[in-house]
Amino acid sequence: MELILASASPRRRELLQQIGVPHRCDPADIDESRHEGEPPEEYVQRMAQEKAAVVAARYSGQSVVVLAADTSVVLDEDVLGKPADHFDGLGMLARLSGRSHAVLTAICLQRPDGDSQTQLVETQVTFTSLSRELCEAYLATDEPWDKAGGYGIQGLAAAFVSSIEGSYSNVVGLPLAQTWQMLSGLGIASVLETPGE
Ligand SMILES: Cc1cn([C@H]2C[C@H](O)[C@@H](COP(=O)(O)OP(=O)(O)OP(=O)(O)O)O2)c(=O)[nH]c1=O
Repeated sequence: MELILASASPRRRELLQQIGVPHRCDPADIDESRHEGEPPEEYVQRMAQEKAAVVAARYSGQSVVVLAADTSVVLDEDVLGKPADHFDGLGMLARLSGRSHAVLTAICLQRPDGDSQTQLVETQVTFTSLSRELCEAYLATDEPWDKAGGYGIQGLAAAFVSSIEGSYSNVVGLPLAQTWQMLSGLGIASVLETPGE
């Protein structure tokens, strides 16, 4: 059974490669707006499910599994997505400075015949205090723009992270232990195992 990664994120591709799971990429393009009053946990799960469903519909009748994910930074019940512009990015970094926030990633596995399963994984990340100058310097790099919360823990922003509780790969966009467990349950093999064993 072939695995389709419904993602345009280079991080998700690299993370899946890291654990030796063969896959093909077929990105989903969906409306990512949040419903009025929608709790962050429900929002990220709905996003992952919608990405998976859109791509699964392209493979009707085929023996594939579609994997989709959505990552959001959550602070005071607000969802911080990708910064829209410099001002937005500056506001996000100022809010994250000196505090802990949650990074939520939902993963969804969908078969074209309709079966699907979703899992939500949470990681707590604590930032050191960031000066205005530091935020400006970071925003002058190309790192913040395609990332939830306007930072990348795998890049320069690692310097801002004083502690993390939970899965690191979850922050980068795909919680690997949980993903691997779900894939194994469906018989999708990595280089670490052979189907049927
Ligand atoms: C917090 C954080 C997020 N991110 C990234 C992971 C996700 O790619 C992105 C959140 O946006 P998503 O909407 O989850 O994903 P995406 O638009 O990049 O890709 P696709 O929907 O096609 O799968 O932020 C990091 O790379 N590092 C970090 O430290």
